[in-house]
Amino acid sequence: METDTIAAISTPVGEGGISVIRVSGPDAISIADQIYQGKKSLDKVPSHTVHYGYIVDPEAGERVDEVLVTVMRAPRTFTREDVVEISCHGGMIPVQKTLEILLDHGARLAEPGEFTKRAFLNGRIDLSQAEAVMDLIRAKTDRAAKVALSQHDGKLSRLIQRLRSEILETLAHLAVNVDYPEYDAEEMTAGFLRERCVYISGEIERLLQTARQGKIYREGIKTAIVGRPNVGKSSLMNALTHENKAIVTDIPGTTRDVIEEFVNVRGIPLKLLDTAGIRETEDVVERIGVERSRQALKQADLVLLLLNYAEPLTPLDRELLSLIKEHSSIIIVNKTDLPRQIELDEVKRLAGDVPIISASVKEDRGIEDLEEAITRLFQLGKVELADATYVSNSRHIHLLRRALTSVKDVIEGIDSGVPLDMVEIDLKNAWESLGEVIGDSVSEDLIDQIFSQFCLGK
Ligand SMILES: Nc1nc2c(c(=O)[nH]1)N(C=O)[C@@H](CNc1ccc(C(=O)N[C@@H](CCC(=O)O)C(=O)O)cc1)CN2
Ligand SMILES: Nc1nc2c(ncn2[C@@H]2O[C@H](COP(=O)(O)OP(=O)(O)OP(=O)(O)O)[C@@H](O)[C@H]2O)c(=O)[nH]1
Ligand SMILES: [K+]
Repeated sequence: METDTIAAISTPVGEGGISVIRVSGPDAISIADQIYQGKKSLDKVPSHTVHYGYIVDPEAGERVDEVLVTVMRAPRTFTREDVVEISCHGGMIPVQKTLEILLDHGARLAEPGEFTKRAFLNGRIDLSQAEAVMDLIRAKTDRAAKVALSQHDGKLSRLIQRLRSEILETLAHLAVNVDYPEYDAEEMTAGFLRERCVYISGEIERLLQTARQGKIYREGIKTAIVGRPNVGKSSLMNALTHENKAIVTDIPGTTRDVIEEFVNVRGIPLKLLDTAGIRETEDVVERIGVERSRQALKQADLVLLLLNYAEPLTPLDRELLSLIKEHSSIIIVNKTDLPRQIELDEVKRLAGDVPIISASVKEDRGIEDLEEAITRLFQLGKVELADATYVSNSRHIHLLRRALTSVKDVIEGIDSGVPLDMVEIDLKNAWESLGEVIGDSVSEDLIDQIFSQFCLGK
């Protein structure tokens, strides 16, 4: 248990309806009580009750704000420590002042994510559940939020725990037989062990199959819109944006400083990559356009290539057509409201298997087809979220792959006649890798690194 009492503003900073300051730790209630003026002393009130009163600066002897104070006693709280929440009037000065007074009276400013970190360290939630809190905050679509909430509810944790206890039982069974080796027992054990490992690897594989979709929901599809100048890239972006009430966000209070733009296409978040470089004057683009596109394409999960129906193909068009083949791509032949100049047969030939959509962004035609093509390309919307446990976090995916490799090593070992006490180590490794997903046996550095990505006050 921590001995520090921490405090932070838990609502966004700025003008608003109300702002909440959260205080957690052994002295939360006594510190709050020193600066609170109301009918009762906070020391005396029952847990989980709300009290009206004033925050006063005891030294200056003046009132700072009119507030509601919530008192929650350990262990039935978010952090499992004593928690006090002070709801101030929204606005900078009273809130900042209240926080300052708390800090003057023995609280310490919380680090980013420290409340959630305490919930984890005090065993209320495991690491994957804590990570889901952040995913929930950052979710860009309904589905992303559902995936995060289900992980937060412990769906993934329970599955991991079940697999770990399967492994542990198997290891126990193995230990008994390895310690008392008799010829028959060894044979039986190998058969049993192989069967268990086949089952466990199947379960891990099933989970990993959801990774591609899970990652898409969590992180978005990194999308590059490419094409030569004036072909309609900005117009297409706007069309996708408006039709789908795009959420254009920056993510404040996080370690990232780039502003990311998301478009919500039928519940799938497209994360638009900045292709500013391809939006330059015609002759510059002919020189550097291909190189810039190459850079954008390198990071992209999805490439939308725009061609102009009303003009013949240019060398840049042909170059881009050949580049996009290595990616998940869609070709959009735009400006079909104008007379045709483009060589459609050549486009089809160069496109190969890449789907081609004809569109007039100006007249709002082809957008639906494009959305359809995107969902088809990523095979999304097929699995019902309700029955699937999704794995969406790169850290979890990496650990599951590692566990899978270890379990497969056991199976291969058995098949090539390796003694059982030698394959045992691989099975232990699998158990440990799975444990790291839920935060069992992870290093302090990793824990710090994960929680430092949270917002202040979370
Ligand atoms: N005002 C406020 N709103 C909030 C939070 C908060 O801390 N304060 N939360 C924080 O991010 C989220 C809610 N999460 C919470 C999760 C657990 C507990 C809690 O007290 N759990 C206890 C008791 C549960 C019970 O009484 O059944 C426990 O699990 O032991 C509180 C909030 C979102 N809204
Ligand atoms: N006729 C017609 N005009 C279009 C269509 N789509 C876009 N335009 C027009 O084409 C021009 C260029 O569109 P933008 O969306 O700015 O093209 P862009 O590719 O982003 O251009 P750059 O930023 O210069 O690379 C604008 O005048 C649009 O109104 C279309 O489907 N039909
Ligand atoms: K008091």
